[in-house]
Amino acid sequence: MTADPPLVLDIDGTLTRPEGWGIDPRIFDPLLQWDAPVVVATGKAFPYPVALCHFAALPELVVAENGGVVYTGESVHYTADRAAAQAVAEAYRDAGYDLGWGPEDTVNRWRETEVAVNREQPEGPLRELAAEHGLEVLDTGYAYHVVSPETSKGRGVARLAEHVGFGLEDAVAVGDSENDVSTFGAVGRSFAVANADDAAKAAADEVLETGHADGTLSVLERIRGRSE
Ligand SMILES: O=C(O)COP(=O)(O)O
Ligand SMILES: [Mg+2]
Repeated sequence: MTADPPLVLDIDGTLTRPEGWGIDPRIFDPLLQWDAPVVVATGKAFPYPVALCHFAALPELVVAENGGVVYTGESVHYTADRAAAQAVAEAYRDAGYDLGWGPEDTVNRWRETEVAVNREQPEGPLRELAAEHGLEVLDTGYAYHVVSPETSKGRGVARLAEHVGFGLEDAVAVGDSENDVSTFGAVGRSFAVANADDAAKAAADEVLETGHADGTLSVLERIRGRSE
């Protein structure tokens, strides 16, 4: 008899349909039945993973905004402050660029600790301005994120594990991009889906043959506890 290990899952590129968009509905039942903590660790703004957990009927164990926000289901912990990233966004706009999400910008509207920029916008000036403000740019393949170098998903996952009381060395992570590298370094066993970027593939213990939710589902099947 083996127990299910704690899971740490990225969202975009990892829980998405093989076509690359939308959450793959096949992931909901295995996660609901998972008999160990399931942490959602994402670059998305805080409300998005909370909503995902809510509608998937999972406990809200969330690392949001690339580690800037950690939510245990009871208390919220911030490890970064949006002001510095906001100053970069303003300087970027003053230089004639745009964050690229339209006037209501629901991508950043509820984001509390960093700023995300549409990948169709120029990257070079964003990186220069971020560096001038002591910040970094993470390219997730879905957005450029202006983040504090002190903050990472991996540190957020470690903080959450301490609160919840599971061992990081027992945890298994799946991810697809450079914002998952720190998670891969924090947990006992890590998998990059086939669509992962080079940084994630290099950091993972194993690169999967299948991509997106197909890859993640193959991991769940392999690592889930067995009663026999
Ligand atoms: O918000 C993004 O750019 C990517 O989100 P993810 O970390 O869940 O893949
Ligand atoms: Mg991702």
